[in-house]
Amino acid sequence: MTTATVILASASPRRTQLLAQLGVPHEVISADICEDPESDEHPLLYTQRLAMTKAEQVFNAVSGRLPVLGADTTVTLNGTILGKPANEEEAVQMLLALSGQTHEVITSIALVHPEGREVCSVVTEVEFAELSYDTCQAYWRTGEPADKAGAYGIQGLGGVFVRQLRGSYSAVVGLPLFETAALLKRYHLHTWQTAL
Ligand SMILES: Cc1cn([C@H]2C[C@H](O)[C@@H](COP(=O)(O)OP(=O)(O)OP(=O)(O)O)O2)c(=O)[nH]c1=O
Repeated sequence: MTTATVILASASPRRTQLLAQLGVPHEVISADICEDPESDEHPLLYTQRLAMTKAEQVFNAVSGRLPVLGADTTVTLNGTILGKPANEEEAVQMLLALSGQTHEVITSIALVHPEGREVCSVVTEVEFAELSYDTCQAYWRTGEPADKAGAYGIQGLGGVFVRQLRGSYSAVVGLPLFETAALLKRYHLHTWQTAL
């Protein structure tokens, strides 16, 4: 078994899958932080603050034993933050708001390392098809939207809502592959390319 070089501060199974796709041997320890935005907080700064707070919390919990990677994904529509829906009503409202519109998905990643800390963000534009009320309600009932920012999963059934995307697909799912590999490389952490 390969020894972990980094800890992923996340409860998201998608993030661990994406990190594994980079060939990064890692441990997973989830952070438990308050995800409420501050009043008038800019969505980009909000995701950066959350990604860094998740990484810092786990880094402190393990007394700096390994570098820690944290991430946060949020959906924004005309500057409004759409987090995870609390219930059916909220999910349907979010999906109807996204219907026929282009929104942004922002994912920030943060690395806390004994030699420094760094955060970076990826913004992806996603254009949705028109959705009817019945479709939104039926989609909520599949169970897919509950744990996802903006009440949809592009990697699942929600993929059929996406007419166009400009940016990073992996960032929408939760961890931008290109930017994460670049960040880890800057700190000489292992990715599959290191082995070449
Ligand atoms: C828009 C979108 C979001 N999401 C997910 C990514 C994130 O897991 C989630 C946003 O919530 P986050 O708070 O970023 O992450 P999380 O709570 O799942 O995990 P943790 O905080 O422990 O790292 O929404 C998708 O899976 N597909 C999508 O298309």
